[in-house]
Amino acid sequence: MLLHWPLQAKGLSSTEQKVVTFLGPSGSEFLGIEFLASKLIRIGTRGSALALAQAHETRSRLMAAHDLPEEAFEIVVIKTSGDQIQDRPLSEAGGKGLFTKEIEEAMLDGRIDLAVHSSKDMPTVLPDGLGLTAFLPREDVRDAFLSPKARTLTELPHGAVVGSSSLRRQAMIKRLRPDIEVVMYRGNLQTRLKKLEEGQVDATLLAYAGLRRLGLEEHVTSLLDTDDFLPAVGQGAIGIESRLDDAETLALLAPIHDADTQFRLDAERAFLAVLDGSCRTPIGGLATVEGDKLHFRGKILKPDGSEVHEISREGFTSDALLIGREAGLALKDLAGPNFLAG
Ligand SMILES: NCc1[nH]cc(CCC(=O)O)c1CC(=O)O
Repeated sequence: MLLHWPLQAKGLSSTEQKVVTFLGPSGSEFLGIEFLASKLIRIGTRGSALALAQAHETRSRLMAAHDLPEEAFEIVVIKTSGDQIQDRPLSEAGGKGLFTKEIEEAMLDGRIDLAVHSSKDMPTVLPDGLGLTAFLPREDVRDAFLSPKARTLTELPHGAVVGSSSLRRQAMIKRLRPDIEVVMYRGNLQTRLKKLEEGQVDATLLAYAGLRRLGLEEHVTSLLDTDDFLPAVGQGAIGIESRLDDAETLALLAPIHDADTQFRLDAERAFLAVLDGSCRTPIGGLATVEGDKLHFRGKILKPDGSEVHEISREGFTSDALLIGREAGLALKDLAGPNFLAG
């Protein structure tokens, strides 16, 4: 039985818990600890339009799952160092942790209860005491091609200029089209679309998931096939981070968690963790799930696309972490000792 918000708030302390049956996303029932929301649930997020859209989606799912009103939540916008660096690629400025550090500090200080992230931007190692404790059902993982000049990447004129600051996209573009010039391209999604419109570049590649979450899919010219364009690890998956010892928040998140997305992310992040030594290496990795089977594909490239190594592995979803890790080790072997170093 689930109580409703104003009743719950009356006379119940936030530490009171009760075992109840939750209705899962596919109609499955499972036992959990009912979240007795007598305090505000504080959701930490970055302030970009995409980050806010993801925080709002998370809040909506929590409201629906627990029959809570919007007022039960506070969205706490946190500026991260990554948001302040606009002049150079993030891989040079210090990598992925730049988008999470200040948010994680807020969580460890108890200023927020959970944080909503693009899994793609999350480091593989999180601070002690914190974890990615829930994943929303994953969006379309593909990269989108956007251009007023051509329908697809292959149809772009010789010597065209493509804007992208992602090492992976740069290398994959050069692999397919060595004649194309790839230029640095940062800023939020709206800024990038404006630069494209103004003709500063002939085309750009962006995650389809992000464009969809912002309702900007009408700008998409075509979608890239995952065979050529293996997505980044975690692309399209919203991950929720919380304190591992915060049972109340874990119970709150349980009914909005998607198990298949977790399996896929477990494999992909385990793969990345093995190869992560250098964040200067273009890496793609994608796991898919069918029933209790998981299929994983991984790829590393030289930044100029001149060399590529690929791996694929299959197994049971319950072995997701092992499959990803094993694929990473095997790919490292394939590429040889000098590949990741230089
Ligand atoms: N690196 C920025 C970033 N982080 C997550 C997304 C898109 C949303 C997602 O992959 O979940 C984007 C933009 C992009 O790559 O186009």
